[in-house]
Amino acid sequence: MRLAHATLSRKLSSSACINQSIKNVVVIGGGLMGSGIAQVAAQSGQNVTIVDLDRKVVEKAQNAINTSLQRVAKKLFKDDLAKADKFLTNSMSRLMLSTNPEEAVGQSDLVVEAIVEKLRIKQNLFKTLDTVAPTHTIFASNTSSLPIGEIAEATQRKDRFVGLHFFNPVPVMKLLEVIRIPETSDDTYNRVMDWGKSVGKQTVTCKDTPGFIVNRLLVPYMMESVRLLERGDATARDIDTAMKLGAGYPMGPFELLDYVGLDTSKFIIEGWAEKFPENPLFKPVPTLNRLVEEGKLGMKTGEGFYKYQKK
Ligand SMILES: CCCCCCC[C@H](O)CC(=O)SCCNC(=O)CCNC(=O)[C@H](O)C(C)(C)COP(=O)([O-])OP(=O)([O-])OC[C@H]1O[C@@H](n2cnc3c(N)ncnc32)[C@H](O)[C@@H]1OP(=O)([O-])[O-]
Ligand SMILES: NC(=O)c1ccc[n+]([C@@H]2O[C@H](COP(=O)([O-])OP(=O)(O)OC[C@H]3O[C@@H](n4cnc5c(N)ncnc54)[C@H](O)[C@@H]3O)[C@@H](O)[C@H]2O)c1
Repeated sequence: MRLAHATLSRKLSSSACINQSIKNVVVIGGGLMGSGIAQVAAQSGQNVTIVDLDRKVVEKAQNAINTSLQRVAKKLFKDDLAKADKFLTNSMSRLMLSTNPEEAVGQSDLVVEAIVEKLRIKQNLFKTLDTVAPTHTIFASNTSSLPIGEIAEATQRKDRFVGLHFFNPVPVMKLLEVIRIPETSDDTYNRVMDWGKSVGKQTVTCKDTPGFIVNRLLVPYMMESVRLLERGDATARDIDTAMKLGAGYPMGPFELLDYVGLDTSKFIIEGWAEKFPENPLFKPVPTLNRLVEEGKLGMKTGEGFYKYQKK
């Protein structure tokens, strides 16, 4: 166990040593993903501004980051309270909050967008930011399912545009998918690959293809699970148990849908159904639509396929 902690600690300090040109990061969207992305950048020594629509949301993100950092610190510096405290204080001191995206990007080297999964809304955001961000600033979207090329269309900087797809929970999941569009320059690509390593992630590269690598395989599996439930072939609980114990997944598909957010899941499948109506794997499922209509968005609202105790 001690060895595991020492290795993790070494990994974190060596990732912070990667020579990199990205020091000031702006994360737009302070929800599940934005707060995680901001956290890993701040704990890796970068200055981070987290932006959302109102003050309450960014403050909630700040609290979530503080709680998560305490878990990370406990793991990294198990036997050294002073070091754990220092890590927490230093990481939090690098975090700034904002509700004004145009002002926030003024000094940025990298902007990572993690707002709602809607093409028009993401395009509008980037269109505005393109006119105010410094020329050298790289733009990235954390979209789960939208084409990076279509989001980048809204800007004049397609050579400095990439997809950076993180996984939930960001502080724990080790993967970062880096998506290149044909216009992405080698310099941009190399800089974001270095940056990904600097925040402690293992990077993989993928073309701008629907769902990239992970979601192209994961989304049909999750939708098929809901269809299995809708046919009455098994309960959600039994499907989850089966996939955890029979396939070794850390969470069953319904636990994962609740964890990801049913609204985000619905946006993903709706977008693909509209774009690829002939593909039966991408057909929307009525149960998801009903739960979202009822405001049951998963863990974040206290109920989805399952009920959760409010924190
Ligand atoms: C329609 C289809 C929709 C598709 C959607 C796609 C969405 C998207 O685009 C892609 C994704 O993200 S797909 C989603 C991809 N994601 C997945 O597939 C996730 C699958 N699930 C899992 O991997 C595990 O259940 C968890 C890691 C979530 C929790 O693990 P557990 O064992 O059940 O519970 P535990 O014991 O509490 O925690 C274990 C350790 O983790 C640590 N920790 C946890 N949270 C933390 C945080 N926020 N901060 C810091 N640390 C955190 C904790 O300290 C502990 O460390 P220790 O050293 O052991 O003390
Ligand atoms: N939830 C996941 O597991 C997951 C995993 C990987 C990628 N993603 C992707 O990350 C993005 C965010 O997902 P999430 O789960 O964090 O969503 P979320 O609903 O938790 O958070 C989205 C946040 O964006 C804010 N927002 C919306 N429009 C905004 C705007 N114009 N300016 C600033 N803030 C705005 C909202 O107020 C909200 O706080 C989506 O594109 C999603 O597909 C999600």
